[in-house]
Amino acid sequence: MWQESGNLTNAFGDLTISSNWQDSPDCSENSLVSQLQTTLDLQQQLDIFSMSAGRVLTLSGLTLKTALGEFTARGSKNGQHQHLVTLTLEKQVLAELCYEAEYAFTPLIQQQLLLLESEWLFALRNALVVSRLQQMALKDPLTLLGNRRFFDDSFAKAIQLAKRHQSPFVLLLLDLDNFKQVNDISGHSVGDDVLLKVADCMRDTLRATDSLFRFGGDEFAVLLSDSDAEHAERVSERLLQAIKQDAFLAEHQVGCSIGLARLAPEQQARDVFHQADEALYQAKLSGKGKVRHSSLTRPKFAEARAGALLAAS
Ligand SMILES: Nc1nc2c(ncn2[C@@H]2O[C@H](COP(=O)(O)OP(=O)(O)OP(=O)(O)O)[C@@H](O)[C@H]2O)c(=O)[nH]1
Repeated sequence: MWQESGNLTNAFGDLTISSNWQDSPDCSENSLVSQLQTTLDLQQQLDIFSMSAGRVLTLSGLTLKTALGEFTARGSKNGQHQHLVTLTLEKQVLAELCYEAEYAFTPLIQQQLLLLESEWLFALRNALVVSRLQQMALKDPLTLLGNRRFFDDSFAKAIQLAKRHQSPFVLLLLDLDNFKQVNDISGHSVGDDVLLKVADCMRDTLRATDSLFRFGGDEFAVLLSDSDAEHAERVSERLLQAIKQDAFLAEHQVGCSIGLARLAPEQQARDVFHQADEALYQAKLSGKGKVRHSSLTRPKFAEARAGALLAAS
């Protein structure tokens, strides 16, 4: 590993690590290099690195910005001074590191940090490769939403959490209406554009905390943690409207149907899924463009409405 050569760039410009650099890092058991090599998790590596950087100066915060997302060291807060570094290895930009402190980053401090950064480069590159592979395995390549595998995992965890905290949970399954005709009339690539547009509409409509997935084909799922059925119904109506009002989707006469199911006590993930699926089927049967609840999910006000209708008839 240490046979390779590395580059760091910072405010001073490029620092080329010398050919005998492989001899210089301290690889003893408790060294920074050894600690970083114990994990391929980016957050954990950042936390380990921030402990070492904290011995150079008292840090207020440390953030790592990568193409895979932003990570913040545990306990970080804003500082009066910032120091931004681009971490580069073999001419490849790996990440940006943003230090925050109450004290100025003097040239001496920057130089000391630079040496520490050099000890992180290879472990960081390995962690980035692994994270990228993990993301690829869990994402739908077209829309970049979570895929079915990621859904199964997240769904099971969300149900466990909801049960543990006795908090409400709703699963929402969405299937596009008349999507097949887009492929048939306008071609597969326009069909792909429609799927991308739907994914955008859903992202724009939902909260950042709502988990959003595409199963493949024209089926999507949303995990609404901490949501009761009434909230889920409002979210579903907003989704219907967002998709209905989009000009591109309207041009291709694409709408959507939605099935909802709430987690009830004693239920397992597969029960909730089957109920949402059944509700979706009912939404399709009732003429598409509709939201349907599983009978167990029906919120109180919908029950009251149904009761009032029955009484009036
Ligand atoms: N463009 C595109 N089409 C896909 C993709 N994956 C699946 N499909 C197509 O999606 C269509 C889904 O079929 P259906 O759900 O039966 O079509 P639909 O017209 O929406 O049917 P209803 O739900 O009854 O309205 C099929 O024609 C698949 O070939 C994809 O990644 N891109």
